[in-house]
Amino acid sequence: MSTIEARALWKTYGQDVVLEDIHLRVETGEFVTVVGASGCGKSTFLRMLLGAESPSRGQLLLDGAPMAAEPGPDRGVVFQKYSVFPHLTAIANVLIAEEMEKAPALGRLFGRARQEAVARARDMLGRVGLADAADKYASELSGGMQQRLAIAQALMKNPRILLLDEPFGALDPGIRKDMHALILDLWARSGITVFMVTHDLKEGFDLGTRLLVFDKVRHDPQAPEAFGASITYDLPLQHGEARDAALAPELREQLSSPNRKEND
Ligand SMILES: Nc1ncnc2c1ncn2[C@@H]1O[C@H](COP(=O)(O)OP(=O)(O)OP(=O)(O)O)[C@@H](O)[C@H]1O
Repeated sequence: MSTIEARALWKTYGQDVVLEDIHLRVETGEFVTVVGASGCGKSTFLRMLLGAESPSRGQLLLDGAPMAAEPGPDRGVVFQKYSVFPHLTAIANVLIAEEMEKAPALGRLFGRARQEAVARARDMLGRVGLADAADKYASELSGGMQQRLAIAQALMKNPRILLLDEPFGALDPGIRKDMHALILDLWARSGITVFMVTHDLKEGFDLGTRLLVFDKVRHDPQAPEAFGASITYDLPLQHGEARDAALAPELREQLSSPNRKEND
């Protein structure tokens, strides 16, 4: 079991408090969905889990030890867009992380090491339904296929934690449904811990085993940057069960109001 723990975690940019006093404990294999109004700090939280941002105060722990302060193979990430290299083929996109790690000077593996890596990459492409697209350039793939590729890329290093930042936000509803089935299948088979930011409350309820709502508890209308968001709801969910229908409207209202920026 590995446990991710946030203890009194804060993130500030200058005077701007984005997140304040986050407390959280997540066990291996949980599928944590994260919702909250635009600009409340969901992506910032994910970037801290990735190691791309460091906490301003407090601690972020993995199995009781501080999480590595830079992205590493134990964490895979998929963004809404631009996760894949458009000018590389699908298989090259999946291979690239491994090649850069194992052959940093040349960025290319040779001989048996390459054969093994290619076999694993093909297997991974098969798992995300892209077996027939291995030799296509990423730029030739549809939006849904590119996100499948991004997921394959993120999973290639067998990460313990998968971070998804609005991965399906730009996809059509029908494609999103397919992607939901895919991600649930991959998650169920791998036992990986997933954190997924979404703007879609239904998606959060449908996919998560646990739903976190980020929101500001304190507000100063004269100084909106003075207070940050924290976790205001932490809901355990059961896949396939009726959702907290009574709570949903209240959450919906919360998500559409306090932190929303003028320009959103
Ligand atoms: N590198 C940075 N420097 C300064 N401010 C930043 C930086 N990154 C994020 N912020 C600010 O932190 C706040 C939270 O941003 P973040 O992207 O985490 O919100 P979010 O909840 O993911 O928003 P959205 O739902 O719109 O994607 C915003 O006010 C943003 O301007």
